[in-house]
Amino acid sequence: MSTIAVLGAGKIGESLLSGLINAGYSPEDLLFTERYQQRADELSERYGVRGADLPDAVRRADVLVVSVKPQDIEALLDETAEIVTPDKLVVTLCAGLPTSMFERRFAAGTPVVRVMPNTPMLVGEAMSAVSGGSHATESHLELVERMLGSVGRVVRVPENQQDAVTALSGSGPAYFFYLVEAMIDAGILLGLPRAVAAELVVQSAVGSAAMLREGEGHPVIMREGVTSPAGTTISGVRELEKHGVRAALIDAVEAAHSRSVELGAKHRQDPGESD
Ligand SMILES: NC(=O)C1=CN([C@@H]2O[C@H](COP(=O)(O)OP(=O)(O)OC[C@H]3O[C@@H](n4cnc5c(N)ncnc54)[C@H](O)[C@@H]3O)[C@@H](O)[C@H]2O)C=CC1
Ligand SMILES: O=C(O)[C@@H]1CCC=N1
Repeated sequence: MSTIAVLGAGKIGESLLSGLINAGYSPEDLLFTERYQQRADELSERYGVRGADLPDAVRRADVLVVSVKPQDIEALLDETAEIVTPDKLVVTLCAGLPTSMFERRFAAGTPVVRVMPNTPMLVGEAMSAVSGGSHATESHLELVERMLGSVGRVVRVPENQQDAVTALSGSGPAYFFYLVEAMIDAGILLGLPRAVAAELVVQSAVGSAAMLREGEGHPVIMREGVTSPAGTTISGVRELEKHGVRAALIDAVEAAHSRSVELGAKHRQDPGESD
């Protein structure tokens, strides 16, 4: 079993630690680094995983999972560039950042795999997409796919699709949560107690997700199944269309894509460098 170090144990780093432990990984095989001591103590207590300083984590782990904000990457690279050796596997979860940026900063030949996961990893339901950098072999990719496969589903994509993945499934849970929030508000407006409204909406979301996953049909067919002639649903659908909700969602995902591209832009050697 490889030892995995999560470098930067914030929201997604914690989701990974928690997901791996739930999937049967031993806390002994996991490490994390965290710049805030209070946060580190909290995580050690919650999961029984050891916190370490960066040099120690890099020395002890086989797999280094980089999960700091893109804005904090330079400081992390400054601290690790000299100590990461090509026998380590670097896995980056950072939105926008190309594998080429890590390859330039680490020792020649260091394998890098770029991953875009999402927070449902916390409950074993992540959607992750993986792409290998230029020194990542098939066995590196398989190792990462096994790791992420234990906390959800995994697809392999060319790296130049990662900004689109980031916009769709990386950020996607936020859009579902937003929708749920808005529907609960609608229940409140109609006079339902908050707890009842929440239960109605959340279970409807879970049930719809299960139908989408298990059903053979297209979402349009499933929506038609709810939409009776002269019934209630079509009155609601007409409002969604009037308010341009479909276009708003497309615009939202497109804006998230642009931001992912922008986050990576300054880390490309020249503006034309592709992922
Ligand atoms: N939150 C999400 O849903 C997703 C986030 N990501 C990516 O994961 C990365 C982290 O995002 P979040 O977890 O949301 O951010 P976050 O801010 O919750 O976590 C980052 C953590 O890294 C720590 N940190 C920063 N610099 C450090 C250093 N030099 N050494 C040790 N610890 C350090 C911070 O204290 C913080 O706890 C980002 O690059 C983001 O693009 C990817 C997929 C989904
Ligand atoms: O909002 C963000 O930048 C990160 C990346 C994908 C989800 N959260």
